[in-house]
Amino acid sequence: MEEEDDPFGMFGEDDSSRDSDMAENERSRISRSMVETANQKTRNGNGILSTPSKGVVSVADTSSRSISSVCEWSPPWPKPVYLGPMKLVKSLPYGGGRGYIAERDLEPGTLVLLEEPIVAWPTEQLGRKLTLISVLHILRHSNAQALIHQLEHYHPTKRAVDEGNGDSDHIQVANMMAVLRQDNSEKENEILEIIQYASLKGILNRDRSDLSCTDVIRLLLCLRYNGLESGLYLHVAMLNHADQPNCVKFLPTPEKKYSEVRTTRVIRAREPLTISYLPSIVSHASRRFHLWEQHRFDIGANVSPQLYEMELVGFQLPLSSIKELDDDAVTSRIERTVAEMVELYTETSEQIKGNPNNSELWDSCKALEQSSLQLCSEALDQLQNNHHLLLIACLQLHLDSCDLVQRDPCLPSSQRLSLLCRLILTAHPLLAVQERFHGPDHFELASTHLDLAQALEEVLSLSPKQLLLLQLDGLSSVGAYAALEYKSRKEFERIKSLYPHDAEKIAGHSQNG
Ligand SMILES: C[S@@+](CC[C@H](N)C(=O)[O-])C[C@H]1O[C@@H](n2cnc3c(N)ncnc32)[C@H](O)[C@@H]1O
Repeated sequence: MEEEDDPFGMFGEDDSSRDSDMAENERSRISRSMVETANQKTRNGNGILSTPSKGVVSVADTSSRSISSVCEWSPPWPKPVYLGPMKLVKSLPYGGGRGYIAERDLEPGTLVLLEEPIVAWPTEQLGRKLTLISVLHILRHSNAQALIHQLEHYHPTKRAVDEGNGDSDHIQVANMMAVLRQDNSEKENEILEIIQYASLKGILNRDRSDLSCTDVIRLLLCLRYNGLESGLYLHVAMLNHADQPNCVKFLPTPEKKYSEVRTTRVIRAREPLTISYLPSIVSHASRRFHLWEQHRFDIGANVSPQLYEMELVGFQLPLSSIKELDDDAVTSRIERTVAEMVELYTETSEQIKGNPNNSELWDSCKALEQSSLQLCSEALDQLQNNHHLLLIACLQLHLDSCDLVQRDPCLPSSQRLSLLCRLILTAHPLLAVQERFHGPDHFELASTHLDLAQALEEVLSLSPKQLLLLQLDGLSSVGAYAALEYKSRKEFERIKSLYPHDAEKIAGHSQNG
């Protein structure tokens, strides 16, 4: 549900002409075996798809339409570090009605929220599932009493739990409470200890009653619906999910204790502001299953017209269900392979940071680059759709691997040149799918534009004729590639200027004033 900060991290390293010591054979052996593993994973299964089931209605139409009736809601919470041009309403057609809408037309990159978590999770909690221990973290907080009162307004509110006896409005809450009760049925002692701890600290509900077992389970449910990786937020937790969100949330950093939310598209006045609750771009079937699992809302069997073409496998929309995810579906296999390879990429790039002269590590990077390239072509083959949104993940992985390999100080210049050509062949289609999915102003396009421009610049200066062999989209002259380089660099600069690093300044102003 959260994004990394610093979207404009960039690199630049000198070329080096020293030949690598590693025998070519060994490199291609590693590469072949990684490629084979990637292929196996995407190939298995018959890939037979069926049409969506009829009669399932989407409950979450989060398409970017301005809402007509606005009923404002003022939460009884302290103001965040900065609250931009948006307001809370309780008249949305989804998400229990509550959420933020734009107060006026907003440009992409507009800062809308700076907020410190009300509870920042301790290190041992980071990256872990939020459990009963997390409830205890809240109770241990120096401001625990106020927090418990504030959390009563979270989804689901205390009232929704206490009075919701399964009526149609609260059936989802009642079901989820039953699931959590069942999941924690063997943890009665832990729950009792939490209740005793609260009582010892004199922590009461707003109606001055002692916390009960139901309250502990409700708090757990609040965490499940509202808790983020880095902590608990009041205002951020009011942002609803959209499959193609118009905002992004950046994680706090050691220097910057608050989380930052910015728009990523042009947003019209009264349009709901949304983020994605999922950590990466996945297929409709995965989104539907995971959003139901975690948040108990169903995005339905249908896909928005904007996303429809990006979800087709061949000419069909794959089946989806809230109950299960088909592990053998083409999309699931590609998602699994990407996830495993991204993990490998992250590990390898971390190791390289500590051992920049280790030639074996560089060889693993080269193998990863080859296997991710192979994954792109396998995915394209299997998805039979060169606009499919999963190509974003595959192409991005290949681009990142190229970026990594480029940093090898011993990369021979001939290898560097072919690497740059492969990078260009990946960055170009990646920009097309990214733009289709995110719109033209999303910060993620900026780094792709920069990668493309830098690679084109280098090949133009080293061996411009190489570019003519690429046969990119009808680009038939060196001049045309030079024009593409110029356009990409300009786009990088344009998008970068939309996202200024001004949060600290704005935070300073709003705290002083
Ligand atoms: C972090 S809260 C968002 C704020 C919520 N609207 C509220 O009033 O507290 C997350 C919950 O909002 C609801 N929600 C968010 N986005 C939704 C969407 N697109 N469709 C349906 N429900 C949504 C789900 O119940 C989810 O568990």
